[in-house]
Amino acid sequence: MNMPVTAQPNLFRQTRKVRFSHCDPAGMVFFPRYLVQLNDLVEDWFDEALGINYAEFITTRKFGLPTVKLDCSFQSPGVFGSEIEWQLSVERIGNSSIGLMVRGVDGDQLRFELHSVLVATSVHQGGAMALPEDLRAALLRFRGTQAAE
Ligand SMILES: CC(C)(COP(=O)(O)OP(=O)(O)OC[C@H]1O[C@@H](n2cnc3c(N)ncnc32)[C@H](O)[C@@H]1OP(=O)(O)O)[C@@H](O)C(=O)NCCC(=O)NCCSC(=O)c1cc(O)c2ccccc2c1O
Repeated sequence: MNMPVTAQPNLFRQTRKVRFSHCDPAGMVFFPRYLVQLNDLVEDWFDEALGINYAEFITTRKFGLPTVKLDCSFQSPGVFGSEIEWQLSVERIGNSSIGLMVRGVDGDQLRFELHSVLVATSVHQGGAMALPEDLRAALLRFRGTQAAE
């Protein structure tokens, strides 16, 4: 049975206004602006929900977190002045990779659904690194499936 999105504890949510600077001349979100915001969302999720300072993770602990896969579907246009709730959950936790699903919802309308895979890497050596234990434990709280449409 699908749980309503509002009842799901394993979602990180953030509501963001669609700004003029996000839009094309028709007043609709230009899709690369969603991708920049996706990265911002991941940073905020680390800081605010996972309890891991993202900047320290990169600069002090020397992990990289590049995206190796990104699959995007855009169901309806994001409109200048509207608000979109970003809902993030973890689809898969690998040895070094993290599979994410992110939905953008405006009221009862789905704007987009993104699936991405991030890989923990060593900034020094460049290759994949096992996810550190504190990150792995924190990720477990967000693992789960979101309600299917
Ligand atoms: C990231 C790589 C160095 C990994 O290559 P490597 O050979 O070391 O590792 P594996 O191939 O074994 O993969 C490890 C792990 O990931 C899974 N995986 C790899 N590729 C895919 C894929 N395409 N789809 C799905 N899954 C994939 C694989 O199955 C393994 O899974 P586990 O279950 O074992 O965990 C190398 O792939 C690479 O360098 N890729 C290029 C990355 C890139 O240039 N991306 C473009 C954008 S860069 C970016 O987004 C970025 C964002 C940040 O926020 C950063 C922050 C800090 C530093 C850098 C950042 C950054 O570059």
